[in-house]
Amino acid sequence: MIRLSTAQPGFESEFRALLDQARDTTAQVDAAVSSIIAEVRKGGDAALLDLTTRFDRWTPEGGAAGLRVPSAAIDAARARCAPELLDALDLAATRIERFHAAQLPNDVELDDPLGLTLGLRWGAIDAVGIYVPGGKAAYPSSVLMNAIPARVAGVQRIAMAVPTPDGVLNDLVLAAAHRAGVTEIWRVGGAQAIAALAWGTDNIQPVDRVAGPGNAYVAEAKRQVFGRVGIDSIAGPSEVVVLADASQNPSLIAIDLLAQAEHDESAQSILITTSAQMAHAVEHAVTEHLATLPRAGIAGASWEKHGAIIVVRDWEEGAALVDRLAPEHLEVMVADPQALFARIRHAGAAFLGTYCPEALGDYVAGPNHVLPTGRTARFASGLSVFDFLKRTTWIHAGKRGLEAIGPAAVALAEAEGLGAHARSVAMRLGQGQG
Ligand SMILES: NC(=O)c1ccc[n+]([C@@H]2O[C@H](COP(=O)([O-])OP(=O)(O)OC[C@H]3O[C@@H](n4cnc5c(N)ncnc54)[C@H](O)[C@@H]3O)[C@@H](O)[C@H]2O)c1
Ligand SMILES: N[C@H](CO)Cc1c[nH]c[nH+]1
Ligand SMILES: [Zn+2]
Repeated sequence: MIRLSTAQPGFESEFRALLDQARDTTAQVDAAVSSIIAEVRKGGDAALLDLTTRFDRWTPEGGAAGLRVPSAAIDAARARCAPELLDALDLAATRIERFHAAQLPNDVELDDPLGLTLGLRWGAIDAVGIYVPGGKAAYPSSVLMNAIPARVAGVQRIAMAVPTPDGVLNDLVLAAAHRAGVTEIWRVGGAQAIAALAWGTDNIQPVDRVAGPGNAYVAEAKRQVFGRVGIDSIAGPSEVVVLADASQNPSLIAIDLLAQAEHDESAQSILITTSAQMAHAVEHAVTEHLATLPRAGIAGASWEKHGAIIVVRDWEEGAALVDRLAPEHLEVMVADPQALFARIRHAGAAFLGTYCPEALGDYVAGPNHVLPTGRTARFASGLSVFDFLKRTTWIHAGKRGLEAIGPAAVALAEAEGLGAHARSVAMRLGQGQG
């Protein structure tokens, strides 16, 4: 964990080092991922089986067809889930559905005074692959966050990939897939899952877009298959920045920092505070919590390697640092959170006020928890229905419209030296078709 203060000389270079911390991808991860993708492209299902044995330590009986979860297994898994858990899942799903349905955009149709009609039509992507992480923990919540926006957008085929380390399938993951409308489930993880969804194998039909969060290997694989398929954002190892003033409870801040740290040794948790006293108290509270947390090994390693506490002179400085970090999650725990949030432009998702821990958003609030990491919130957004929709624009021109704007098109086409372009308009003008 590093301790910084904007009042200290040398702050800028230490802060830049923090910004450049290579958590999402390294040359080693890049190389491992490109070799895995090449293996899957060449070897298809056989390579998937090999890689699953190597990384997830199990091999399905009956070959690659055994990677697909049969519907009977989904029904049996749901029957084993505790009713209170299914109720919690249903509450989360209903809230996520409502928030994402509210995002559905309208088509555009514009009658132009020159006699043309111009339009923009939204349509769903045919087939999407959703990645649900599962290496160090199972994520039923990520099933809902991925699949519900796809279903709300109208996607017909939702192929889910999830690793099942040591051959263990999580019942609640399957129940969530059923609730969310996933149409097929494949027990593959990591870069090999992303490669299979993008390129296809004998058993797995390729999809048009791959979405979802995962570790550094998954994030890098999405980066590498982009172009072959669409991707959502780079949603890699989790991050949080907490802004807290002196009035807050340090123990709450500490547990919120550790709530991200416990996802992955590569996660990053940063406190920015105007109070040096608060900085000390939070550091102490982190140690206290770590003594009793079940995933203290992962959380402690992440805090040690990537944690930071930064003391700022005022919130103007604090807001500027947040914009440079562009964190996945931002918690604003100050007297007037809305006012401070209004001064910040770059964050994947914001959680405002003492009573709004980030974990509410992870599970049940409604907005998506699949969010851009590694400073990509400067230009990317969290998963939404827009990731599963695409736009087609259309133009309808009649004779009057063609006559009004056609001559300008002819002039511009001639200026570009594109004779067929110019003639295709000029002939219609001359013949008066339309
Ligand atoms: N940004 C978001 O929206 C978001 C949401 C949820 C979770 N997350 C992140 O998802 C991640 C989940 O990570 P996880 O590891 O638990 O599960 P995961 O499913 O992402 O990764 C597991 C897979 O990683 C691959 N792998 C592991 N070690 C490898 C190696 N040395 N070489 C090649 N491949 C290897 C294996 O194929 C394995 O199946 C965490 O980083 C968490 O922070 C992010
Ligand atoms: N915080 C994670 C996104 O970075 C999402 C998640 C799922 N379950 C718990 N948390
Ligand atoms: Zn989380």
